[in-house]
Amino acid sequence: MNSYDTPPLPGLAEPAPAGRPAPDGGVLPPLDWTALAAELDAEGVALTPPLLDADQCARLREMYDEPALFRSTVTMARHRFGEGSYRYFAHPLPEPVAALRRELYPPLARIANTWAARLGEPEFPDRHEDLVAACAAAGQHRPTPLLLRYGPGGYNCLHQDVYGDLTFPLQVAVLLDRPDEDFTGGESVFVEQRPRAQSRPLVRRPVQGQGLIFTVHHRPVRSARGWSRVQLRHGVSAVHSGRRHVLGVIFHDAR
Ligand SMILES: O=C(O)CCC(=O)C(=O)O
Ligand SMILES: [Fe+2]
Repeated sequence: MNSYDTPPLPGLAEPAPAGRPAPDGGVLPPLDWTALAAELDAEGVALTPPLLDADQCARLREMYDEPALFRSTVTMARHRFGEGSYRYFAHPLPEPVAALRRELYPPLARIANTWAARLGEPEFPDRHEDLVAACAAAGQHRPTPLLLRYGPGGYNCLHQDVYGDLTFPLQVAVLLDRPDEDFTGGESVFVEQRPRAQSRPLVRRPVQGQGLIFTVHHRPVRSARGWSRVQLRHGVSAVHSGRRHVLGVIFHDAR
């Protein structure tokens, strides 16, 4: 247990408007990781500026109907996970999915390692390819990025995306449709469970292309005796009309 603070991340200070190309040939606009880390520490959930433009969102939505891109499809009602369906991408991950996973990972690993130090947990590698290798060594070989589709009445029960022993503690969901235009309802819902306290609900309403970064399983929160683990589950409230698509970027692979 210690009292590390999240270190500032040089060169990532200025948020960019949507759609501006990344300066280094990547897909990501520069993000204010100091502010995002503070928000994640405080809430367990943080919204980024738009990561993808409308054309990129439209292209990703179309991919849902290209079965060759996916390794499996889940009809949520069959498992009582909710109402709607999702598809896990197969290797090789298409762009911009692969780039998002690769580029979002290093700054998220800085945050994850601050959390790991606070909780006395093992640290994560700096580069995503090394996390993928560690997953493979733990028997987790299958890619986890996914596309979700919900129609009217669609919803997603509260859950945690744990796919084996190796769990990277942060994930990102990118909304691909325009709320109140392409669909209504369908809010992003989170429930935080603190030790010996009643559960705290959080609701976020991203706009198209925004990334919602959130805790996969638990995060450290200060307590009287140092740091304690606070659990988070996520889900989606009912879609009332239209269709809602999301790109889910989970960084650990699955068994
Ligand atoms: O549809 C959503 O917003 C939630 C998606 C989800 O469960 C995930 O990305 O892991
Ligand atoms: Fe999920």
